[in-house]
Amino acid sequence: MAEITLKSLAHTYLAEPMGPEDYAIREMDHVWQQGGAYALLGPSGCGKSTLLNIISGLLQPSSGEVQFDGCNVNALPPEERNIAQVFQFPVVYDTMSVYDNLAFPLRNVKTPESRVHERVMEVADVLELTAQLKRKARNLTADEKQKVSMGRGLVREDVTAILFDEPLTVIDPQLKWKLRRKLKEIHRRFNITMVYVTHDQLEASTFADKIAVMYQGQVVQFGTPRELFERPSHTFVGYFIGSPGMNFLDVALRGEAVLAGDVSLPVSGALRDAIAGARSSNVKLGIRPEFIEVHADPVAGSVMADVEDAQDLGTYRILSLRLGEHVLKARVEEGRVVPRRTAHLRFPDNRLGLYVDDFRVEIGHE
Ligand SMILES: Nc1ncnc2c1ncn2[C@@H]1O[C@H](COP(=O)(O)OP(=O)(O)OP(=O)(O)O)[C@@H](O)[C@H]1O
Repeated sequence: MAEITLKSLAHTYLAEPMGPEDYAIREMDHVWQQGGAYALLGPSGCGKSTLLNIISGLLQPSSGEVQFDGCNVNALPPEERNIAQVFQFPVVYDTMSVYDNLAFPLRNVKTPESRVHERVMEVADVLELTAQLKRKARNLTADEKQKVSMGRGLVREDVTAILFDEPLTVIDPQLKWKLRRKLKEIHRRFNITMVYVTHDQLEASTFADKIAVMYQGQVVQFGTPRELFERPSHTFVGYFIGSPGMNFLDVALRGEAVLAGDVSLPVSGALRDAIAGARSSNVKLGIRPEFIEVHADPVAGSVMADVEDAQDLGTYRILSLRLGEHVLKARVEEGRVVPRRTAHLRFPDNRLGLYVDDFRVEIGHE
């Protein structure tokens, strides 16, 4: 069993850090619960591998603690942490057979050969490697090798968590889908905590029950794929999740009016009050392209925009709409009228998010 707790954890690669921007991991608290299927999602350089290496013990954090089931494991070397790590590139012994590769971690800790056999056969069965057991690892395809890498982690009976660092990078696109499903199956069968690192939102949401979105060394949101989509708690999450990402309008209050540039937006009193209470000039309204209502004629509470472009994507279109100084994206499903030049947009209150200094402020209008 392993619940992994990160307590006031921070890491810098610099000897003399000057400020938060010098930290690959900015101080964070986080819990991965026992048995969860998690993804760690974020762009290149946000700190994903650093975090994984700290959990597995390959790297010592500059400050803070890694705890397994409440016990501080900072002083434990990787081999004593009961954690397996699967990297981008398969780690296999080319000259050994698949069987011996899978058996290696067990033989290493002097497991009786009868038990080794049982475990290797069980894991080979799950990974669909039974037919390859006698082959030399060097003759395998990239995806088969990666399956052997995963198998070497899974075969160990003491493993309570597996960390995957972009494990499908070298896999053909057609096979990625299959391997991801396999990982889910393994997760269900073995009751192991799994943390899957990726920069691909689709990969994250098909694997994980909960996703931690990382940005500039911080976890800016930890939630289900649906929560990340419907209520991004940071502008980065809004922008990074979804295709296209969330629209953001810089807004300011002038008298009673909420202005986006020189366009007055018809918003609820609750939202206007929340904007008035913001203690920053960095105030944005966010709305997903899916939630903007696009009408050909004016409706109550609509604003006028120019249609700049309409991209046909088969079952829907993505419109580019100019609203003063902003260009918004809106998704219009097949069969709905697509205005040619001028559109009338409505932003449903419960779909508008308020962001002050990039963090979402709850308004309570639902
Ligand atoms: N060994 C190192 N020495 C110095 N700086 C490093 C080292 N490893 C990573 N960094 C820096 O730390 C930050 C986080 O890097 P990290 O590799 O953890 O990010 P990542 O999200 O895993 O990116 P990628 O997806 O590209 O691997 C980056 O600014 C990176 O340049």
